[in-house]
Amino acid sequence: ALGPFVGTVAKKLDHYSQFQPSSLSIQQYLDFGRNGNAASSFEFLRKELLVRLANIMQEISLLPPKLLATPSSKMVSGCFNDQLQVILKRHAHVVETMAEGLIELRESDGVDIAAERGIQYFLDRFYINRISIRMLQNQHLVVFGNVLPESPRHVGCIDPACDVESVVLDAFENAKFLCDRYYLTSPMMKLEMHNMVEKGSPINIVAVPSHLYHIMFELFKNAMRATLEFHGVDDDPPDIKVYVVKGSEDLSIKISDRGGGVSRTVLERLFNYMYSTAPPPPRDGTQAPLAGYGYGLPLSRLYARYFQGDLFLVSMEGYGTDACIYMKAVPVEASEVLPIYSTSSRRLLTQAAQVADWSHPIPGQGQNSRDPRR
Ligand SMILES: O=S(=O)(c1ccc(O)cc1O)N1Cc2ccccc2C1
Repeated sequence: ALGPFVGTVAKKLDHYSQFQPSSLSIQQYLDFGRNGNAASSFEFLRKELLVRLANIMQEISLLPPKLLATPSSKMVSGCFNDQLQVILKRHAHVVETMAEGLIELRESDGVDIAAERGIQYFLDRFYINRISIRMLQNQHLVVFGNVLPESPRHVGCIDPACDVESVVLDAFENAKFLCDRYYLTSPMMKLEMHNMVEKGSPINIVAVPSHLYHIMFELFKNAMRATLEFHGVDDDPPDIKVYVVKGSEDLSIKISDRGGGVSRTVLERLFNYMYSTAPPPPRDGTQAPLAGYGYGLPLSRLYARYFQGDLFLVSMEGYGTDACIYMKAVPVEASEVLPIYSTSSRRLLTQAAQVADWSHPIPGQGQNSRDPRR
């Protein structure tokens, strides 16, 4: 009975994966949210969601067979296959399910370097694709559905005048709450705001506050934990210094801690899904509250990259770490960065282990780096 059904899904997959995803700028989301209508939104969504899903689904089948064989990732691709049109609501736990898949794979028979690079390349694309699909879905539901926006000023989940300082303060206060509860103390924040475009005015940008909050909350948790574990909780811990600068093109935020830092080889692992996938700590309130699946940094970097921003860590082992976030200050330049299924992504995923092109791999550059841009 499933035969013809699976056949039609496979045909749908091939059909929709031939279209390139359409990248929208945050300005376009804003304009459409203000002047668009539900019918045209639905028309766009109905096709675009399928195009974005089909593009990444084609890549799932190219993953190392060992990963596809794990029960968890079969479930992910399984629920993709059976109901393309309605699976979105069921995907709330796909991050955790993929993490379980990686743990099963690592515990089963480990992964060779080529497979690990392929998985890194794929998961960055898989998760940014997921961020983009949930963005489309949320915009439609908040603007045209009955999901309430954060404030009357918001257009969907976008704040046309996002006050960066208030998001930074919110994230700091919430990270401080967790830190105080666990370490009974927390470092202070020294915050400097530099608006180099509208001198002396508050720093506002068109942004998705929940994305910026997610990033800042993660970085503050890391900085607080590093500071207290390096300096101990007895004497006064050094401040965490935060700089927010609005330039003509970039909105930059730097979080500087004196948490002892890490070496370049350790730093590279912080963004690696294979290394950083830790089994979820038992939520019994005993473990450090600042730990999660370990996906905080890779996912935070994807939220920064989603609208053409980025996230870098610069660490000085023995002293501390600077976390730098860049976002587009001009909304028409903040276009979605979307994975495109193509011969090059197919080649990058299925390519065998590369012949060495350096005598010693350079940490952080990734020998024969899968993504030429990184
Ligand atoms: O690697 S880090 O330098 C580090 C990484 C990211 C970041 O945002 C801030 C940081 O400081 N750092 C994280 C961490 C956690 C527990 C104990 C010691 C450390 C050191």
